[in-house]
Amino acid sequence: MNPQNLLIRPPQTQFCTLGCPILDKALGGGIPTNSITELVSESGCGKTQLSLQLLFTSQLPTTHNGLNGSSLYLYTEFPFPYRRFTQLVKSFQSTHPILFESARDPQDYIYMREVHDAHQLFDILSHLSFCLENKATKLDVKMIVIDSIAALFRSEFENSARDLKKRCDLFFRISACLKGIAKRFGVAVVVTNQVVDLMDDGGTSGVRVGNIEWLWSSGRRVCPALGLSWANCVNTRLFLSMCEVVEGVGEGLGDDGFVRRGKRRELHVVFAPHLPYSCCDYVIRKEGVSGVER
Ligand SMILES: Nc1ncnc2c1ncn2[C@@H]1O[C@H](COP(=O)(O)OP(=O)(O)OP(=O)(O)O)[C@@H](O)[C@H]1O
Repeated sequence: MNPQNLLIRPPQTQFCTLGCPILDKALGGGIPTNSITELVSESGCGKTQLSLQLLFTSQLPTTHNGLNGSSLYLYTEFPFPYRRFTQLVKSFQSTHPILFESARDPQDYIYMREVHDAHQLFDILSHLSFCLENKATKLDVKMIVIDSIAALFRSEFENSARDLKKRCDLFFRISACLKGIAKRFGVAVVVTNQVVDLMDDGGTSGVRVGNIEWLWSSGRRVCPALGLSWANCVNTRLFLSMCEVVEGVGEGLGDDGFVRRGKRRELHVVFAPHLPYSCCDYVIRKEGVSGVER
């Protein structure tokens, strides 16, 4: 690669639909291939639901904005959510009946593997690279999801300078391996990450990274787990937030009636090489995650 052929080569980034035109529009077409997209949020915002959804939408033909390939789901938190997964299988089959005329089962095109620590993840990715290269294995993976990356690093490393350096070294090795696979094989990589509460403005956790000055969720100021070095390992960061809202006031329970509360969920583009800041409301149903017009 040199500056000349950078100009000559047309950009070949494909986008994988999220299965909802509103979400796709907010993300400039969907999840990009050839790079790492991070979904970051507090627990319960729908990272897993959205990740599972992508395992199916990536199987769609490119005419339906999919990647026409298989997907790999590496999960680090147990147990695997089978009930939600089977709900999504049914929903995906019913919304794409033409694709399943030949009794094609979308589950046959999803590979799953549990991962217990960061070293194991690195070994799996190294082996995957070999399998994708080897035509005999016929492993046509176009979407890799790691749910969640933070869980791998939570307990293994201490807060000492030595361990932080080791941790940082692993971040860069894992992300280099993922980016290598993404670019070589035109794969979209999605990793989920958790947030931690932000207690003060000092230190690297308070450093603004991306479009949004402060990330808020459930009334708390939060920041993505794994710090600044991990922030440099991903290409795109999407933040899912939620807050409680009053949806209406019903009758009963005294003079004021009772307050009906619900959750407002938002997806924000924190940073992305191809996108400005954008924000979109979404809901989670058993059929999956979908955007809602404001
Ligand atoms: N079948 C469903 N119908 C409606 N809502 C659902 C359904 N499944 C999940 N949800 C909603 O999604 C939320 C959990 O989503 P999910 O587990 O994907 O979040 P998460 O961000 O991955 O959380 P964690 O970090 O704990 O894994 C639940 O709180 C619930 O509100």
